[in-house]
Amino acid sequence: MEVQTFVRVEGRKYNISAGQGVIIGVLTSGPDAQGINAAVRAALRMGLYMECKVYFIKEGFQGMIDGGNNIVPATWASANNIIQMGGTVLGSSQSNEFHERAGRLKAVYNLVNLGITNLVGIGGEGTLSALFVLKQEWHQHIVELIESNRISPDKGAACSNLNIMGIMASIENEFCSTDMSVGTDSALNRVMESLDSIQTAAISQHRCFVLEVVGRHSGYLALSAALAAEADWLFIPEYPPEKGWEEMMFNKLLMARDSDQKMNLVIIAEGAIDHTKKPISAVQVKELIKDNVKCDTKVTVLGHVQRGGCPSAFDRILASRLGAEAVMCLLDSSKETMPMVVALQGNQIVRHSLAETLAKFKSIKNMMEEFDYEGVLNTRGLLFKNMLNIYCMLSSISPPVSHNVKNKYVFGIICLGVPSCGINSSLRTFVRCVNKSGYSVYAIYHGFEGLMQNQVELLTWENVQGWTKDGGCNIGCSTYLIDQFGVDKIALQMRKFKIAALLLVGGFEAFHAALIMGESRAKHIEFCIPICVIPASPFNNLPGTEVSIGSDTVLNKITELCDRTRLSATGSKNRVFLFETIGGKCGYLTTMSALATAADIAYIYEESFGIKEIMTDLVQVAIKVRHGSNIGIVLMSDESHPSYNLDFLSRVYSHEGRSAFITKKIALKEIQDGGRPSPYDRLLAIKLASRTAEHLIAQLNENLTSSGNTINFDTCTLAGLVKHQIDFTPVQELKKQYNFYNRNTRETWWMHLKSLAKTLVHYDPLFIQSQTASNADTKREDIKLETKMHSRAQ
Ligand SMILES: Nc1ncnc2c1ncn2[C@@H]1O[C@H](COP(=O)(O)OP(=O)(O)O)[C@@H](O)[C@H]1O
Ligand SMILES: O=P(O)(O)OC[C@H]1O[C@](O)(COP(=O)(O)O)[C@@H](O)[C@@H]1O
Repeated sequence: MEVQTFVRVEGRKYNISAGQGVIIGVLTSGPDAQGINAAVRAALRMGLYMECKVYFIKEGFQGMIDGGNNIVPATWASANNIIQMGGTVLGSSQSNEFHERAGRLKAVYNLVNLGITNLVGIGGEGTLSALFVLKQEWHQHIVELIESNRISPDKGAACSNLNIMGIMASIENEFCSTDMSVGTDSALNRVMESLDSIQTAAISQHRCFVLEVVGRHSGYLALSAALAAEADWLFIPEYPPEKGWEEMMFNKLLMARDSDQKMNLVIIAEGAIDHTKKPISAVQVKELIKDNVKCDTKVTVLGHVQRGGCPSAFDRILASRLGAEAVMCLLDSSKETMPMVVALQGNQIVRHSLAETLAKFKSIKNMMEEFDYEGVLNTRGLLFKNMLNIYCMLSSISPPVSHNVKNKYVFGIICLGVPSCGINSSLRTFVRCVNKSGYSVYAIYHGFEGLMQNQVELLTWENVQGWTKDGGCNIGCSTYLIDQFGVDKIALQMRKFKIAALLLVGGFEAFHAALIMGESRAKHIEFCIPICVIPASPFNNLPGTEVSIGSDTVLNKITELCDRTRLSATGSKNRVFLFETIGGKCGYLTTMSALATAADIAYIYEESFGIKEIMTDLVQVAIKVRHGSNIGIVLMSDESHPSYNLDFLSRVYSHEGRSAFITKKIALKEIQDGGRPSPYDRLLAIKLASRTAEHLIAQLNENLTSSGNTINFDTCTLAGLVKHQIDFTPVQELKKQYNFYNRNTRETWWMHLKSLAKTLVHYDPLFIQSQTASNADTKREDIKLETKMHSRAQ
């Protein structure tokens, strides 16, 4: 077997033995958040993989003070079966003693005794502040322990430096140094699930619901929920309503009712205040609405529901990446390294100074004290500010005054490809943003087929009310390619409807149509208009964007189904489940699912494999199952191999692995589609659509001042999330990056996560044996199995 000597994590290369002699303690503190266990698992396993010694510190800082059984060496198996669990397996506590220097001295003594000089701390602002204090005092504590003869000078010298790494976990997303904290996405999922349940009760009785969500310091959760659920009114701490807000709110709710809306929704963050800093409570808002709008009004306080349940796929992936990176950051640390935190920026994991992270948090508190709300919004960042602006604009009941469709120019929207979850959010946002600027929008129903049959209708501000939550595609989409209808005929139809700018929403078919239109401009003046693609594809197989609308929803579905399967297998012995996932020749979904579900193996087209690899994997799964994990999970993209499919894999596993496990195959296929879009997909769709509307309007206006038409290739683009921002890349440029035959991109940003997933399940049998097996007979039995299977494979 080839021995791997290095590993790459987030683009950096490390020797596997880099952790020799390094001792790490992992602790979780403060209120728990979903996803924390995935971070614990990743920190532990990456630490062990790098040959560090890892201790679990239980019950937060109190466990650190109490020592004994609260600080225990952890093995590979200590993280078995925890990735899908909410809460924290390490436990947490409120420790008043840690606020005292004497308490911290006890903690240092316990750590030094075990040689722990590296800490990964997972939690919120309190946890990170506590770690910071510990780092600052560390040297004094060591001196004091030597002077009082509690530790030897040699021990003191060996432990003279403490390295600190923080992982931000907070369901309210209270930090500004990261786009998302661990737990926020899951909490948002819980909020949306609750809203879905409330909605039926609200609609049937025409009620108003005031929903209180977590957010003492940060309104992120409330704002995201308000955008994703089309709330009528929003209260967050960072944006106190101006004087006279009560009247404005009543009017808005009444107008909504007049416009045929069946219910009202008000979302309030628990830390909401008015312009005088007086708290605004959910009950107070309810009473005001009941008395003035005269409708049946109910309050729902979600409370701990938001902290509960299984972590979303997003949180598991984020936490796994952060946990692994935290360990690598510790390995990169020296005496001079300042305490750090790992954070998410766009799709990248970055390292920030802990001191700056805490300083930013405090500066927001100070600005709030001083009524400097502009400063607060600026510090929260562009992402937050943009979301707030979009919410304010989209939530108007009727179009702002500028919309009276005086402008003769009409925008067209067409949806192509499979109906990805989140498309309707993008349509609603686009229609309203374009309407606001005085232009009209035509919906072209059912793709080019609909265009050919004149299925074209105006979509208005009012038409698209309530669309954000809808799955599927409300204007219908089609997988027919543009050239199946004849480009000339499509051009004629575009002329007929006087389309002045075109939005294409969808996957490969949308990208392909934009390319053909762009390339046919010399022949057809109808295509010499601003054209833009919004990527919507569960496969996430388009170039020019790191994520597409729809993939998060499917990822959550796959993750949930794998969780259920794991649960169903707990009562039975030794089962291996083979799942077929969608994705074609793009392995994004399978790779991300593998990381989120801790799958043992994931087969994707981009990583070629044959019978030899299948057999090696099978043996490793068998050994793992035998060593007590009881269950194996194997994922396979539906087009991962030209000849081998799920049936073939299942037959091989059933026969060759029959003495070790029972094989079950599950083709997820259509089960992965449908349903309501996840909050992540809704928000991504809203952000992409609002920027695309701005972009197309600007391009249209630029062209109006010159010739009226455009042949500039910069006006035929794809809107993509790239690194930290939305970029518009000409489709002609993206052509080079795309493999049209396979319908996948030549370069993938996510491929390194395949190795991370593999490292964290680590199927090197000898390594797992040394970490888990206590029974020599079992070892011999497994090795026999391995030899037998290898000889069969040859
Ligand atoms: N300034 C501080 N100094 C020392 N310990 C602290 C400090 N702030 C918080 N802690 C410790 O961190 C723990 C977690 O903090 P807490 O505020 O409850 O949660 P979170 O980490 O989510 O903000 C506290 O119970 C306490 O033990
Ligand atoms: O009752 P608990 O679990 O301590 O949680 C309540 C507190 O935690 C918070 O929700 C913050 O949680 P996070 O640190 O996870 O963001 C506050 O808004 C709230 O007051």
